[in-house]
Amino acid sequence: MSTAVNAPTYQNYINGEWSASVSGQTVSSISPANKNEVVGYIQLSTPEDLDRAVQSAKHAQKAWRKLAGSARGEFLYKAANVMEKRLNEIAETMTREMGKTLPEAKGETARGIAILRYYAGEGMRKVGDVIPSTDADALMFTTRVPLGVVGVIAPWNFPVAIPIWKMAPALIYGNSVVLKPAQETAVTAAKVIECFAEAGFPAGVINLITGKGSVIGQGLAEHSDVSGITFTGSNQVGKQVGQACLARGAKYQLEMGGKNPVIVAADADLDLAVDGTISGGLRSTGQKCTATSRVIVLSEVYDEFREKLMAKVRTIKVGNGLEGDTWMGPCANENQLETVLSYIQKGIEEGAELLHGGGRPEDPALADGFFVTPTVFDNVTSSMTISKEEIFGPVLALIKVDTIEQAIEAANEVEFGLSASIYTASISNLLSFIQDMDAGLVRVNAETAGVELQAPFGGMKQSSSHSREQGQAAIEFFTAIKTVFVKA
Ligand SMILES: NC(=O)C1=CN([C@@H]2O[C@H](COP(=O)(O)OP(=O)(O)OC[C@H]3O[C@@H](n4cnc5c(N)ncnc54)[C@H](OP(=O)(O)O)[C@@H]3O)[C@@H](O)[C@H]2O)C=CC1
Ligand SMILES: O=C(O)CCC(=O)C(=O)O
Repeated sequence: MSTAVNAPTYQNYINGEWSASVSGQTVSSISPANKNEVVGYIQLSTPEDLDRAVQSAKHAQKAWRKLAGSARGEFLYKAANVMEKRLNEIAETMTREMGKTLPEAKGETARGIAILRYYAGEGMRKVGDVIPSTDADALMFTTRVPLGVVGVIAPWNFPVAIPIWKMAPALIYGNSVVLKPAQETAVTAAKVIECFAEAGFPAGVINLITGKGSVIGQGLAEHSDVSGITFTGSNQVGKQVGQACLARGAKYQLEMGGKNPVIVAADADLDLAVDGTISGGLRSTGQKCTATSRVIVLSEVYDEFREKLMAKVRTIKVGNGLEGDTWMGPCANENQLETVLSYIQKGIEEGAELLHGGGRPEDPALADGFFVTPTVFDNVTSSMTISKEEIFGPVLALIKVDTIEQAIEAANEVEFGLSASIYTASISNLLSFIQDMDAGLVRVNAETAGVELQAPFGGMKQSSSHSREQGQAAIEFFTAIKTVFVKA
């Protein structure tokens, strides 16, 4: 039965005001745990709405960039404080709208707050260097200027953290922002923007516009008054966005897929490796670009590792993320569920041995949600589709190798290079791994997922446009360097 009757409608936030789209149309955002539950209605915006958002951002940026960094930081601190008061409500909305469990959603919301505070402090840190000139009477130094209007195109898998780790640095360095969230999580995004609105940001500095990616996302990438686009999502769309920006000389930053390996060495603490594999691969239903997907295990410990892994995977409780005993929620949308099921089918067809899961749960109470069981494949080889393409679901592929060299070679044998981890007690193994693994994030005795907000984040190969987000690295994208030469 539909529970749409009382679901609220959320508006765009443009020039400091909440307003409906000129289209007069809305679309529903539903719960992946029960497709009959509408979490809210969002605006189906038009290019005209988008242009209004961009023009308001362009106008507001002129005064915003003139504020002292510390003054801009004060607004971010205020937004963090408002969000902290609303943490439970925002996290619950995230769980209802996207499916991850409530503790995960609370953790992510807390992370969003911490990111805001981190970048608030950035407003008081150095932005340039003094460089000795060859002219003894001159002073030469660098400073940084904002890009102008920044378009943020965000995915649904981290509906709070990703928009914030893009918006907070954009704002602190003096840019204004137009946020286009994924449609699946636009209600959560509206609640985040409510916090910014309550913090009293000047009108137009931050704008929210919801609608189709092909209209609003593409429109942002092509808009001549948008100076930079920061995007996280699929490789296909990311490349389209990059090309649109390149064609008109705008700056762009793309964070895309991963096919992240964990290597389990013969001397690994197997219990730790099992926990890291399960957490890295199956938390958030495997829907992280940093999720563990390939588990490359040395032959000496393969059987023992597999046994320990299976003992724990069998205990995983799939269900509605709002329920206390649920360990794993649903896929975030129907497309994602279909994608995961089709990769599982391919795995079976290509000869991998299905050890666990592989379909939808039998519990009739879960029939209206996009649930899938945690899935483990044995005897996977590097040439199989499930060990090459991003699945973005709770599917682990076990691959057996005989040496650490073979393990690293197999780990590198994909188009992606976002995150990778190794479990080992050997210094020589971990040094080889750190040196030879082609990934932007290499982690030792820790799972592939879980990035720290103060450290650079991004991938190699097809995983990103080669820039880095978060930490102090963010300044490289959200500002341009100006070299100043002064002679009396
Ligand atoms: N790196 C990561 O963290 C993520 C990776 N993915 C990968 O992508 C796959 C597909 O997920 P999906 O949600 O379809 O990802 P998309 O790349 O389609 O979506 C990401 C964002 O881009 C927007 N968008 C869609 N089309 C365009 C366009 N033509 N121009 C500009 N923006 C656009 C989307 O809007 P809208 O909501 O309207 O579609 C959304 O805001 C997943 O299975 C996974 O493999 C997905 C999400 C995150
Ligand atoms: O692992 C994380 O915490 C971040 C993952 C991420 O950035 C993503 O999935 O897009």
